[in-house]
Amino acid sequence: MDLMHHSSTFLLPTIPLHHGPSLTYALVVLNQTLPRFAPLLWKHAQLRLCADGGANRVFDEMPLLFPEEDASDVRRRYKPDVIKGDMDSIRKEVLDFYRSLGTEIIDKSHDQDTTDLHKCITYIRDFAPDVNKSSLCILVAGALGGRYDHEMGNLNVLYCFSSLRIVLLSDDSLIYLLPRTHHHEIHIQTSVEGPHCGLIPIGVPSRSSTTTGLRWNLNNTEMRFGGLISSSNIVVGEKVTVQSDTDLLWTISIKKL
Ligand SMILES: Nc1ncnc2c1ncn2[C@@H]1O[C@H](COP(=O)(O)OP(=O)(O)OP(=O)(O)O)[C@@H](O)[C@H]1O
Ligand SMILES: Cc1ncc(C[n+]2csc(CCO)c2C)c(N)n1
Repeated sequence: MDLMHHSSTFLLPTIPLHHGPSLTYALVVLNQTLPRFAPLLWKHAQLRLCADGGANRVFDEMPLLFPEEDASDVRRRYKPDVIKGDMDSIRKEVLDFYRSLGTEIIDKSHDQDTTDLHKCITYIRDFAPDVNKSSLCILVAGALGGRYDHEMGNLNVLYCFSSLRIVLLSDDSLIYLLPRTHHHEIHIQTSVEGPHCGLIPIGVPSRSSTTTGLRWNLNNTEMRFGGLISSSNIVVGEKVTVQSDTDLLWTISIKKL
């Protein structure tokens, strides 16, 4: 089975060369408080989208992260490429501001069956210019915490697009899917993440999961809701390996500065 490498180098100020797969990043900003490292994610991304009310967050909160600068200068510097969603949360002044700067606005108000995040992922999948999908990584800011129905909707997007690399982020942790189709090698960026971590068999039980590099490793172990799930685990080194008969969620804490 093929090996998939993972590394949270997008949390570093500069992405080291030859350190895991070289990836092209896209960023989706959701309608929650911007993580403190939002400007870093923005810098690493080659395509930046706001999901509906996520545009209000960029407009309102990016200037707060640069208190010594003029707010309108900051807003012009952090101009999303695309705003997509059902447009029931974005304020008119924000829409008008970014439209005047040339942001592409995609109004999908007729679609009330998929979330704004889902709509944004569809855009990236279909229109990310000339990017091999296996080297594309979509970072989603503001995906965790807050309203639980939204949080579950955001996790569901990982399963809806399980062939894409998608990382859900908050200030405190990140989550991505480890597809059962691969063995996984996770390179821990110890300066910015860990040691708390989890492996969660959401969706279906796992009959057999095996890991290395954790304080409490799994050894051909069954995991299911109602039985064992691996929460409150700890990474012990710089490399974790995972193999499983089912898709698992990997989550790891993000360090405060
Ligand atoms: N509290 C939250 N927690 C987690 N994700 C959120 C939260 N609020 C919004 N999001 C994410 O941001 C996206 C855009 O948010 P927005 O508020 O514009 O959505 P919405 O469609 O108006 O939601 P709703 O009508 O259900 O309140 C959502 O699709 C969701 O992915
Ligand atoms: C069974 C079912 N449950 C909830 C919704 C509502 N819904 C889901 S996504 C979405 C768009 C949010 O921007 C809305 C309103 C639905 N359509 N079908």
